Parts: sequence; structure tokens; C-alpha cells
Amino acid sequence: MTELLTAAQMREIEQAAMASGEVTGLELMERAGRGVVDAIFEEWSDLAQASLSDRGPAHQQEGGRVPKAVVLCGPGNNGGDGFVVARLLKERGWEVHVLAPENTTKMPPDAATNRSRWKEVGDILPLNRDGLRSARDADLYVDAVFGTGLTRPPEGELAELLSYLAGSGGDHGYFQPRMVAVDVPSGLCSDSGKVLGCPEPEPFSSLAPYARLTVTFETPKPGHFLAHGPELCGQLVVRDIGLTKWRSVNADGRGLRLPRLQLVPPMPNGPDEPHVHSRPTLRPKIRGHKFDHGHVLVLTGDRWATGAARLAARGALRMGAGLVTLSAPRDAAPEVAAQITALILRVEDNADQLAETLEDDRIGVVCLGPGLGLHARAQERLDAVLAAAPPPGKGTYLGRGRRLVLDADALTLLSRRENPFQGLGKHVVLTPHSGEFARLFPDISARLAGPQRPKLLSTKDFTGEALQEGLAAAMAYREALSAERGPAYSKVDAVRDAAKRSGAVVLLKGADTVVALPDGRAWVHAAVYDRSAPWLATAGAGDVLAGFISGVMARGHMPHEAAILGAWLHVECARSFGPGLIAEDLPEVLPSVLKALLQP
Ligand SMILES: NC(=O)C1=CN([C@@H]2O[C@H](COP(=O)(O)OP(=O)(O)OC[C@H]3O[C@@H](n4cnc5c(N)ncnc54)[C@H](O)[C@@H]3O)[C@@H](O)[C@H]2O)[C@@H](O)CC1
Ligand SMILES: [K+]
Repeated sequence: MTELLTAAQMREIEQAAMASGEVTGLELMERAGRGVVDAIFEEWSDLAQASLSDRGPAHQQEGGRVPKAVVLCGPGNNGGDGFVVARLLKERGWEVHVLAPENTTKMPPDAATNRSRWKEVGDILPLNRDGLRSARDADLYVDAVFGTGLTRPPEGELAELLSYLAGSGGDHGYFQPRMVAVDVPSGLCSDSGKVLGCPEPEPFSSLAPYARLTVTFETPKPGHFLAHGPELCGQLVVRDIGLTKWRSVNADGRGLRLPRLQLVPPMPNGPDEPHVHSRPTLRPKIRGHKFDHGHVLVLTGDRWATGAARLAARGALRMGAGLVTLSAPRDAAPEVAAQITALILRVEDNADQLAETLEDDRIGVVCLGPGLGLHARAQERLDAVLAAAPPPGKGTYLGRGRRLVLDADALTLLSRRENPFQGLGKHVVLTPHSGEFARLFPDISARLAGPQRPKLLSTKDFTGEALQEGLAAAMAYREALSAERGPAYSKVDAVRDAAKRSGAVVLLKGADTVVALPDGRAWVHAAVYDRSAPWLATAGAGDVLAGFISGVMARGHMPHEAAILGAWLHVECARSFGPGLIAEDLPEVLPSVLKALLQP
């Protein structure tokens, strides 16, 4: 397991460690700075080799070039880490230029100590564009302006400096030369992955620089995986600074810090290795009758709209469900029958007939939504399914309650009900994309999206009232952006709130898929960094995911486990297939992925 820690949790752990008397803040800062330097040299061996302490002073005498670093240190402990990095590089013979704020009255004591240590060996330039101009052409830039303590969007000279650095990176080639972020790229909220003060959805010309390498401490933070985090962090490295012992206690030494947030899959070579499995585990199918491996019922849409449900059904079958039945309205039945072999077809004339089918308590999982339609009959079918799946404890289905996956149109239909969440519970997995999520949880979605950019004025608006209104909206938007406070409301917060409100397990899709339970437990499934699979954004892939989750539940996993495993296997299939993938390929490539997974 790789736990993702928020800024507040990280502070709590640090305080618990210092309160124990076993370690000081200064020692932690030294370890952090050293961790950054080690990571730099591991990433760029040419820089390690160029260091004089490795090659000896003769190198310089022989005319060898002295490597040059610019270290940008902010007003807090992140800046303190920066001063340590600067000192350690200088000790290795580097030419080091440090930029830092002149006013140090509010500087935390450990950072101030490291500032003084630096001043014994080097000068300090102002932390602004002028300072940067006088320290040009470095081999390495170290961004230690803000870390987990960012509380508001940067302003004035700092904003100018950060957006200058940001403008030099991104897709157009990373900042040249190399930029290393200490803990997080400055301006990125470590809890949410949002860039404070920057319009959503893009951090283009943002207030946070694009790093090529980000070195964080102890555990990764949610913001490294959510929203813009992966794009800005470049590559992520986690350095152990010796806080493991205090990770699960409060500052007073008691109690677990809740709620917990885990990364799926755990980071390979992460700080918790080798104590963890680096892969999630799927229950093997051992023996038994087909019904012992679960019976999934997938509802199709109407005639000409059955493809999505067929994709889901094939996903569930390939996942290892013992039996998968498609329930199709009569007019859609011929089309379905012509397309399937191992799947079973059941014809429905009306919702009552569906209710009859659902009396079969061997049907452990029902999946509906893909291609279902949004008409009254689809609503009746959804109601029939919800009525026939009482929350666990009240029903008799296999003694554990029937489980449901509600996807696509089923989610839109839910949002149209007078009481959308009635009849839901932890036996239900909701799998919205952001649009469906906004329909179901409009207020939560608006909070997550942050201030909305007003519509651009067109030339016909350039006079009179329209112009006044447009300008007022633009001013209000600017103010709302600058009033954003850290830690910002994150996708994890939003999905937790949605799960709590609906009572169901909620999976909100994306490269940063988040799964949450109503009790606050949450997981980030990250298809980013070296796990990114952009070709998964293809029509029908979501339908297959609903089927995968249904299939995993049929194998006996709890709904939240199924959501996590389904999301993970979905990405593994996409990665295994590679570019050119279409939705139909996902179930077909699953057997080889499962084979590799189940191998000891
Ligand atoms: N928590 C821990 O366990 C450890 C933390 N360390 C470092 O400490 C960092 C956190 O330090 P801090 O909490 O001091 O926070 P930061 O150094 O991230 O910055 C906080 C400072 O900047 C100010 N600030 C915040 N937003 C601002 C803005 N928009 N404009 C101007 N000033 C702003 C704050 O008032 C505060 O003075 C971590 O990111 C990490 O780099 C490491 O030294 C190792 C141990
Ligand atoms: K930073």
C-alpha cells in the first residue's frame, strides 16, 4: 500500500516525530535536502560526474567546467530545504546562486538556520525576475519556493517569477536546463493537484513551473497524482526521511489519522517497498459450478443501441463471471442474438417481466446504464432493478445482497428522480464520468471546478449594458481566482462527499480515477507517469469498465474492491494492447493480463 498524505497529515506526522525527541526539524530538513541532491544525481549522472568532489579539484585546474545551479528558496520550510540543497551542491564544487526573499522576519526557525548556514558560504539574490536574470544559464534550477504550505495564489513579483518559469516549460519542451521541484512544483496545491489562482481546466501559462523531476518526502501527496499534478511534476521520486514510525499516530502519540487515502497500484520502488505487494490481488477462481463464480445480468438498450451493453457483458464474462445474461427489450433481441455466443439472452416485454427475472436470487450482480436510454421505460427498468436489490442485510441474495453497477444513462436517470439516492447503498457502485457526476452532484461538481470563466465578450457586446455586465463578470472571476485558498477542494474531497451523500461506492473516472466509500475511505487509481494510457480515451471503454467491475464483483469481491480492481485491470489491458486500442480489444486482451497477474 502507498498512502497519500495531505499537507495537514504530513505536518501532524512531523510534529509527532519531533515531539518524540528522536529527531529534530533541522535533521528532517537536512535529510530532505540530501534526498533531493541524491535524486538529482541518480536522475542525471552527468551532473554527478561533473561535481568537483567526485572528480577532484584537478578537474577545475584542467579547465573542466564547473556545473552551475540556481536555487529558488521561498519563505517557509520548503525554502529551508532549498538552502540545504544549495549548501550541499556548493560542497560538491558547484557554482550556486541562491534567490530568496529579503524579509526573513516570519521565516520558520529551521529554515532561518539553514539560510544563515548558506550565508556563511554564499550570497543571496532577490527572489524575482531580476534575481533570475543575474543568474542565467544554469545546468540545474531548483524550485524550493513553496511546498505543502501554499495557502493562496502567489502574487506580485513571485507570481511574475513563477509564471515566467511556467511559460518556459510544458509541452513545448521542458524548462531548459533542468528544473527540479522540491516536494511539489511551487504553486501546485499538494492536496488537490490544482494550480491556485489559475483558471481550470488548463494550467497553461500557469503560476506553477513545469518540473522535469519532483522529489517529495516520506510518501507521495494526493496532488502528485490528481488534476494537473502529473503534468507539472515531470517525474516523481519519493525519498524516505525516516518518519515511518510516526505515520499512523497523532502528535500526542495516539490513534490513527483518518480518513485514509491510498494509491492504486502502489508505487513501484516506493518508500513502502518491500513490505507491500506492488500489484492488487484478484481472487483466483478455484473450483465449483458456474453459478459459484457469479451470475451477472446486464441490461441492454433498445434496438440499434445494444452495443454498449454487449461490450459490458463481454467484459464481465472475460473477467471470470460464471454466467452473464443480457436482458433485452423484445425489439432489440434479434440484434443481440445475432451478436453473441457465450452470453445468454433473456427477452423482456416490460418492467414486470424484468422484475420476474430478478427474482432469481442467483443473479448476484446487475449492471445497467450503457446504452440504456433516457426514456420512461428505461426509468421503469432502473426502478425495477433498484427495488430488487435491497441493501445488504435486508435481502437474501446469496446472503450478501445483490450488487449493482450503475453507469452512463442509469446515472442520468438517477439524477432525474425526485430522490436520486433512494435505494442506494454500499452494494451499489456508481461509475460517472465528470459530466454524469455533475448531473448527479451539481453543487459538489461546481465546487470542484472552482470559479467559472465568464463567457468571452464578442464585438457586439462592446457597448452599453452588455459591456458593463461582461466587465463585472470578468472582475468577479478574477477576484474569485485570487481568493482561492489552499488546500483546495480536491477530486478526492468531491468523491468522498458524493459517496457520503449517495450512500454508494462512487468511482469518478479520469486519468486520476478516484474511488470512495461513504465512510470516507478513498483510493486514487493513477494512470499517469509511466502508467499513462491516453489511448484508453476511446468510445465504449467506459462500458467495458462497468462490465469489468461487475465481473470482479461476481468473483466475490466487495463493491469498492471491484471498482478499484476493475479500474486497474482496465488500464493494464490498455497498456498491454497499446496505441490503436478500441473498446472491443479490452475484454480480448484481459486473459493475458489476468494470466500474468495470477502467476505466482
Ligand atoms: N512536514 C515535514 O515533515 C517536512 C517538511 N519539509 C518541507 O517543508 C515544506 C512545508 O513547509 P511550510 O509549511 O513552511 O510551507 P512552505 O515552505 O510550503 O511555504 C509556506 C510559507 O509561505 C507562505 N505562503 C503560502 N502561500 C503563499 C503565497 N501565495 N504567497 C506568499 N507566501 C505564501 C506561508 O505563509 C508560509 O510562510 C514541505 O513542502 C517540505 O519541503 C521538509 O523540511 C522535511 C520535513
Ligand atoms: K517547491
